[in-house]
Amino acid sequence: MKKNFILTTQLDFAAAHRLIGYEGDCAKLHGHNWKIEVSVIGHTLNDIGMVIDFKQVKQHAKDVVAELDHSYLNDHPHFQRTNPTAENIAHYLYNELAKRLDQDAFKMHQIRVWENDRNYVTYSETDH
Ligand SMILES: Nc1nc2c(c(=O)[nH]1)N=C([C@H](O)[C@H](O)COP(=O)(O)OP(=O)(O)OP(=O)(O)O)CN2
Ligand SMILES: [Zn+2]
Repeated sequence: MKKNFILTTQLDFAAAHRLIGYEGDCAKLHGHNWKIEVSVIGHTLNDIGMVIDFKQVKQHAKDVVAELDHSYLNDHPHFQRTNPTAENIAHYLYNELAKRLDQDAFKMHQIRVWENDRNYVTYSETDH
């Protein structure tokens, strides 16, 4: 039986955006306190019983999110060609974190991006 250990850490950032092509108020400049949940999966534990130190996951997430924090997302190079929806932000953050985190022993599993207390997007990838 394969063991799945899924570790999740949370962090926040503040950023403004406007949704291009949206019919409604979200086409206007507005901001959110975004909440991010980063989940990493591993199948084995190291000699001290961890998949990876939560602190390492958090540090990678902070490094990636630092580029977006207190910014206008539409000005970011990635979001000049991609609408900064919660879906596209989740996809972008997943890819950036996978580049930094994926190793033999663990890899990115899922990201969740909350726009507010009510609305969130969950993004993950499968190869089947
Ligand atoms: N699928 C998506 N739908 C919407 C997105 C998105 O990224 N993906 N984004 C928005 C806007 O960014 C908007 O800011 C959403 O916030 P808000 O209007 O506060 O959303 P609520 O529906 O929770 O607000 P109510 O006050 O309950 O209307 C819109 N849609
Ligand atoms: Zn918004």
